[in-house]
Amino acid sequence: MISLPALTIAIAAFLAALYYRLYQATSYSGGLPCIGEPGILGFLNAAVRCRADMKGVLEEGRMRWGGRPFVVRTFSGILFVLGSEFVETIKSDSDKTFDQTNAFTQVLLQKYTLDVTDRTALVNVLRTSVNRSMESYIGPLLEETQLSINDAFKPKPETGLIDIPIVHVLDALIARVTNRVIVGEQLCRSPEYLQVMSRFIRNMRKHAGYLRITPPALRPILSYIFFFTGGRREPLKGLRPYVKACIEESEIANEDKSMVHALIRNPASVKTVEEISKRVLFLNFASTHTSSVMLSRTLFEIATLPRTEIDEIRAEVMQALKEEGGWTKKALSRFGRIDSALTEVGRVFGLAHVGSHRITLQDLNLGDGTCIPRGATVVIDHQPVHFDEEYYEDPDKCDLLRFYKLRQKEARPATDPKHTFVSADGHALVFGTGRHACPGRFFASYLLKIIIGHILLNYDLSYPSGVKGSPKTIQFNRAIFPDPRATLIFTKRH
Ligand code: HEM
Repeated sequence: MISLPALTIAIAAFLAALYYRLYQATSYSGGLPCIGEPGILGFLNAAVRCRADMKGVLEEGRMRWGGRPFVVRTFSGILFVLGSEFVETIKSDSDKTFDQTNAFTQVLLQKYTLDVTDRTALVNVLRTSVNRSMESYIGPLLEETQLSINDAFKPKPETGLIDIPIVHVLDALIARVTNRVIVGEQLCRSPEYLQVMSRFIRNMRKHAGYLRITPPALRPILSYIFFFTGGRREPLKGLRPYVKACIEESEIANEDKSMVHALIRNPASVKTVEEISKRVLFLNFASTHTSSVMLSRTLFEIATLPRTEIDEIRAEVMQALKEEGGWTKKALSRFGRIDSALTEVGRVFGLAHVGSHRITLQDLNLGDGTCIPRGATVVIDHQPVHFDEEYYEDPDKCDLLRFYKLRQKEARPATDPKHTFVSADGHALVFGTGRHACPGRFFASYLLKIIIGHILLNYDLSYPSGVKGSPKTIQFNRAIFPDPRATLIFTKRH
């Protein structure tokens, strides 16, 4: 039993630490304009608004200060919001002005949630071995897609319709399909493995959020609790035996049977069971939710198209498969309409209102007497870039074939990435930009084209009766995603 005086001291210490944390979070006194009133109450109000309505907060900032950088105070600290004129600075930075690695680590509080020691090695594996092995991943990805869809797309007994809340269903489906190439056939079909992994992925951001508002002195205690309650303990336990076997196998084999083998065989990798297992967790975290949000919204949007346009997408897929001898890299690179739909969904919806988190490595002089101090966290506001009237015609319209038509008009060959989903040229920021743009985007692009292509060839999509169009977007903190309760109806084609 804890005695009353000890409890009182503990509560007083917690409140004092919390007050100090809030004071730190509210104490910006630089020259840049700031959303919300000064002081702790002003901070609390602004931080609650950021959590519930980041879109509105950013709109206010843009309207009041005409695109100049401004400050927002969130529960995770102060963010300096930069407009589109800073995209080029971030894109061309060679880690001299901005630090991406630690920005990412801080957002996720990786020290407490998932302490991967050297993320650069993991990123290099994605950029090199994984991209090189893509052709050999396509068959397994397709097979797992077919099997998971057969398992997940079941008619409801009451109605006989395959009426699916796709955000949830596709989350699980993506986890299984990506794990087919991350950890192989056996584990990717293990319900226990998928369950603990999905729980970990869901919790990682949540845990990081709670930890960020917790005073640093108390974080180790909280992270210890999280470790046992939906944190990395369970998925690590499931992974260790597999990773151990792969390490032994990799000493004799000379091919990468899965991404785990690629991680082990990378010369720069630390090859301990623990470290490789943590990298697998990070891969799952980085790939699953991102891909499933993009996939759900793209299917919702495709379902709004007229029948003739959906048939044109199907015809393109069938022609590419026929002329390229089935599901190959070349065939997938000819799915121009699906690629365009994904790119447009990334532009109009995306995953977050702000992105490209960086920490400044030096004072950034803004040329008007103000400066963003060294050590500050900066983010790019996506709206002015994605809805730039000078770059995009009729930017408010979601036109799934926008990029397809642009590429046709400009006669871009299949090898030219301009206006494609994987382009991170600074006009579309869904994957970030510059040298730190998402290293898994090529994999994501093939994966999503396989799943969408397979679904379109085998199912007709429609909305439940009475539902008019694509579901509303939910925003929480900086993230955006389609309403998870929304459903689509899939009708088997014969
Ligand atoms: C459509 C799906 C995806 C989207 C929208 C997405 C988006 C992003 C973004 C915005 C970043 C941060 C870039 C920056 O700091 O500027 C990122 C980082 C990352 N992504 Fe993706 N991603 C997707 C899928 C994937 C997949 C499938 C993988 C792995 C196979 C992956 C692996 C990673 C990794 C490892 C990082 C960290 C990179 C680093 O530390 O520099 N992502 N992703």
